[in-house]
Amino acid sequence: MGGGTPKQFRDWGGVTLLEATLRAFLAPGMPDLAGIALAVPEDRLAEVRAWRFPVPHWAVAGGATRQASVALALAALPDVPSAPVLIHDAVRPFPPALPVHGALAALETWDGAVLGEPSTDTLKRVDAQGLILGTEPREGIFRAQTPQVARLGLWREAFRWAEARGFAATDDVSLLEAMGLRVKLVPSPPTNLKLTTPEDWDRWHPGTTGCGGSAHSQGASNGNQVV
Ligand SMILES: C[C@](O)(CO)[C@H](O)COP(=O)(O)O
Repeated sequence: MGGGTPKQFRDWGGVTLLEATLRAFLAPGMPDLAGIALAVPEDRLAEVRAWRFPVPHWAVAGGATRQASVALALAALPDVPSAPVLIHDAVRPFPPALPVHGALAALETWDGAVLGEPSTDTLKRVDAQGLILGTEPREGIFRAQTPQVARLGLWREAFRWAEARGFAATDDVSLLEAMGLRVKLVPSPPTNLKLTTPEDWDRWHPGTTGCGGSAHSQGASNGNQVV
């Protein structure tokens, strides 16, 4: 997104994007949250701690990586090992209610769950020069989204497990997968997008006429992480 204010602290319809994402999780139809832990840049801690939500929130300074930030946020939560915890990207402001409920329900059967959208593109594997090495079958291929869900005790064990082995991943359920646990993929719409580039921002900002407004008003949700 270039320099300047980190994107999760830029204006998103009158509040920061991070607050907008949190409000989307607190909207009617979403699961009841008991509390929220936020990993944010250290110089934003005071501001974030002053925010008011209908549920308690705890803000911690993030770490050097996504994985370190999530581990720090998990450590800030009250110690209830059986509590389901949703780990979410601050820059996915359109979390879809039904898949989120589905992911929580999946914990009755599986160790973890993750929202994801089926890949509709043909997938090419390339070498360092960009030359195609092969075409991957797209059947059964999903693009992982957030939230990613497991019980607090298991999340903490997985992050300790990964740290002890130097195992690094780009999402959270990868840790559960690496431990040999069973993670359910819950289909989710592409509107649960991650605002990554300036083009994403321009297209989906609430002030934008067109598709952006539509996904926003349907309530359909990095830098920092929310758990
Ligand atoms: C967790 C995630 O959103 C799944 O697609 C993604 O891996 C986050 O990547 P980022 O580089 O931390 O934004």
